[in-house]
Amino acid sequence: MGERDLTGRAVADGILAEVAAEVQALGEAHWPPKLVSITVGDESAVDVYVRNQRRTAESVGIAFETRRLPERITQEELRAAIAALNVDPQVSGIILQRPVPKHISIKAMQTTIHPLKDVEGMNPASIGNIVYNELELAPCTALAAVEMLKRTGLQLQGLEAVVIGHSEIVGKPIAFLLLSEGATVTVCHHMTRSLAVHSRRADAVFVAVGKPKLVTGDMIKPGAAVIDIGINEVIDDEGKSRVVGDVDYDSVAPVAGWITPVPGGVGPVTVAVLMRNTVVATRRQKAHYEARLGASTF
Ligand SMILES: NC(=O)C1=CN([C@@H]2O[C@H](COP(=O)(O)OP(=O)(O)OC[C@H]3O[C@@H](n4cnc5c(N)ncnc54)[C@H](OP(=O)(O)O)[C@@H]3O)[C@@H](O)[C@H]2O)C=CC1
Ligand SMILES: Nc1nc(=O)c2c([nH]1)NC[C@@H]1CN(c3ccc(C(=O)N[C@@H](CCC(=O)O)C(=O)O)cc3)C=[N+]21
Repeated sequence: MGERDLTGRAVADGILAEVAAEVQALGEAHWPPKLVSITVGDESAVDVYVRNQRRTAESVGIAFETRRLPERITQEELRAAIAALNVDPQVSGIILQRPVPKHISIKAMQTTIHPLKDVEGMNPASIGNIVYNELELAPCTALAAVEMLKRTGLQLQGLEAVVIGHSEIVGKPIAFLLLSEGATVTVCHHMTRSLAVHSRRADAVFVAVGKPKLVTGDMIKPGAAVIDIGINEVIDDEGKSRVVGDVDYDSVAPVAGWITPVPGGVGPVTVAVLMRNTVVATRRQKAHYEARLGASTF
C-alpha cells in the first residue's frame, strides 16, 4: 500500500456507524430491516460479495437471508419467488446478484422487484431517479465509487471525468451521479477508438470493465484520481488465486495523485452503501404504511 492509496475501510466504517444507529432506531420502532439476497445458478462469481454482505449486515444488526436458486429455474418461477418476497412484511430489501443465467432477463427480474424493496435502485422505475438528481438510493457500486472520489477533496464542479465501462449497474449510473455533481463526463466502452486519448485528459478516471491491467500508467495524467472498480480473480506467478482490479497498480500508482487499491478500495464501500440503501428502503416502507394506516402505537 502506498501513500497515494485511497482506501475504503475507513469510509465504509463511517457509513456503517450511521447505519447501525438507524437500524437500532428502526428496530425500536418495530421496523427491523431485513435484506434477502438471491443467487441463481453458479455462485462462484459472487461468493465473496455475498459473504461480505452477510458479515456486514450482521455487524450492523440487519437480518440477512440468502436464497440460492437452481440454474435451471424458469423466469416465471424466479418471478414468483421475487413476488413472494415483495409481499412478505418481514422483508425490507431484495438484491438479485448478477450475473443470472442467459435464459433469464435481468431487466424483467429487476422490474419484478418492488420499487420500495429495490435496494440497488435497479428497477427501471427507480433508476430514472438519478436522471432527476435524486441520489439518495442509487446503485451501490456507483455511489461507492463517487464517494471515493469525494474523499480526495477535489472540487467536482467542472472536473474532467472519464468513465471506462458503460454497464447499466456501474458505468452508466456513475456517469449520471457525476453529472449531478457538476462534472464534465466522457463515457468510454469497447467501441471507443482510443481509451488513452480520453483518459489522459481526465482529472478523475473510473474503470469498470472486468479486464486486469486495462489501464496503465501511460494512460493517466500526472496527479489524477484513479478509481478502480474492477474485481478480477487471477492466478499469480506462484500459482495462487488473487483478486486484482482493472488498473495496473504498479505502473499507475507512481503517476496518479490518488488510486483506490483492489482489494480494499471501492469493494468494502459498496457493501456499506448496500446496508445504507437497505435502511433507506425500510424508512420509506415505514413512511409509506404510516401515511396510509397511521403510525403504530405499540
Ligand atoms: N467493486 C464493486 O463493488 C463492484 C465491482 N464490479 C466489477 O466491475 C467490473 C465491471 O462490472 P460490470 O459493469 O458489471 O461489467 P459488465 O461486463 O456488465 O460491463 C463491462 C463494461 O466494460 C466495457 N468494455 C469491455 N471491454 C472494454 C474495453 N476494452 N475498453 C473499454 N470498455 C470495455 C463494456 O462495454 P460494451 O458493453 O460496449 O462491450 C461494458 O460496458 C467487473 O470486474 C466487476 O467484477 C462490479 C460490480 C461491483
Ligand atoms: N446485483 C449485483 N450488484 C452488485 O453490486 C454486484 C453483483 N450483483 N454481482 C457481483 C458484483 C461484484 N461486487 C462486489 C462488491 C464488493 C466486493 C468486495 O467487498 N470486495 C472486497 C473483498 C475482495 C476480496 O478479498 O476478494 C474488496 O474489494 O476489498 C466484491 C465484489 C458487487 N457486484
